[in-house]
Amino acid sequence: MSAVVSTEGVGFRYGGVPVLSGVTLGVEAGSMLAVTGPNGSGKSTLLHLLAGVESPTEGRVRRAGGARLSLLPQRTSDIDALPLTVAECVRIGRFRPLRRLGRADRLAADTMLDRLGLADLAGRRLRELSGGQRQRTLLAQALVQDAEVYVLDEPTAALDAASRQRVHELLAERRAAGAAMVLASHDAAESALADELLTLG
Ligand SMILES: Nc1ncnc2c1ncn2[C@@H]1O[C@H](COP(=O)(O)OP(=O)(O)OP(=O)(O)O)[C@@H](O)[C@H]1O
Repeated sequence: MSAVVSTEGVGFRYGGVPVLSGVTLGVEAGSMLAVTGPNGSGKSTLLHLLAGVESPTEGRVRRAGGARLSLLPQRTSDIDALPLTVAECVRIGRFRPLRRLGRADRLAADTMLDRLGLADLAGRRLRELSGGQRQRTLLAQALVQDAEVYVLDEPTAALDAASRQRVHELLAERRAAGAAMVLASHDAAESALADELLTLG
């Protein structure tokens, strides 16, 4: 089977400073790659390259034609300044250009709120959430998207054990439905869920 997302000899520099070099990987439909490594080893940078947020300074990143990608970034403090509720933030995951949200989109968003234990917080503003509630909201926005590839940067870092379990169940369902997954993680138990491990640094 061919990879949904892959890199070939990828390198990246911030200014002149090398952060990544010679990274070659491929993730097939229904499989998961865990990216590990110490702080500053380039995990977030690699995920940004896969998502097209940054372009490599060497090598190439490829995505299968038409494959939609959903990204959960790690640094998202800017979003707190927006006057959004939890429910609105999750529905944004279903937005498509020039198309209104339909019944199926609302249902998907409501189901995701429920699955991540957010239903009671649906009307709350983002800035009024705890760290774990906020993380679950952003995860819900990422996982409610209809994508072939999910790129998740430390998805459960701020979560308690029960929430982490719920997220892992959702990831397993997306994989079983054929999605490719890449996740950055510091947690050995979480990385063990993956088919492949890439250790940076
Ligand atoms: N915008 C930037 N400008 C310059 N250097 C940066 C920038 N963003 C990250 N870096 C540097 O690039 C390196 C890799 O950072 P990155 O965030 O990818 O690491 P990480 O493995 O995800 O770390 P963590 O485990 O702390 O999340 C670090 O040395 C960091 O200081």
